[in-house]
Amino acid sequence: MQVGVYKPVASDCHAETEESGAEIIAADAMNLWNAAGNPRTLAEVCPQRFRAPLAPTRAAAAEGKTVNADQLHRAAESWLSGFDVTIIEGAGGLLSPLADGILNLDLAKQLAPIQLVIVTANRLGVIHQTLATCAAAIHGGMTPAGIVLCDTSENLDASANENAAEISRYTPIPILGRVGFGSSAVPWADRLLD
Ligand SMILES: Nc1ncnc2c1ncn2[C@@H]1O[C@H](COP(=O)(O)OP(=O)(O)OP(=O)(O)O)[C@@H](O)[C@H]1O
Ligand SMILES: C[C@H](N)[C@@H](CCCCCC(=O)O)NC(=O)O
Repeated sequence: MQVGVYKPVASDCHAETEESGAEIIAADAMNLWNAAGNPRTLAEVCPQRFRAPLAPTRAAAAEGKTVNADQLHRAAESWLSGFDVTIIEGAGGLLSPLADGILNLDLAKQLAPIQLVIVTANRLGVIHQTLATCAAAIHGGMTPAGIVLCDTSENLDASANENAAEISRYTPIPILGRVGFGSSAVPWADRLLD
């Protein structure tokens, strides 16, 4: 199976060397690219990159630029049509802006029919964050296909083993699985393809 990966726009990007003029890189894009076996080029995985650790719209503005909204969409279509499966990672949350007037949710809707998967950090607060994100998606006309909980620390808080069950009490959206801290593979990955 050919897997494509795309990060429409990234902020908080850095050059790997101090050399002046060195390309800035998005860590998320590098992780996606390596995980997928390096499809196309890293620049195509994330064509629009900005330095400031801000929402992409503000990070672009800090460089006197704007995020190109047409390119967000055009490049996504190219990945989606060229691969069996393409994973598109947003920036920030579902209602965070990607380009002026365009939230992650708006891009997802433009690309429909795609499957929306909500990935959340498995720690105290995740019940609200997950349910609020699901509610926002449904309100916006896109029911998520599933939820993934990520352990983002080796020191889990007391909620970590209960969050999945607790979230399931309040939404019918399935929890596809949990990713252990530092895991590079999960046995339930094929659930993402259903
Ligand atoms: N299962 C995991 N094990 C180890 N680290 C993890 C795990 N899941 C997430 N992380 C780490 O948590 C941090 C946040 O992850 P990620 O960048 O995917 O978050 P995000 O919510 O998509 O953020 P944003 O889109 O705003 O950049 C990253 O540094 C990532 O390496
Ligand atoms: C800097 C972060 N890591 C992220 C941008 C997060 C913006 C959040 C904005 C908000 O919702 O308030 N950038 C990115 O995913 O490329």
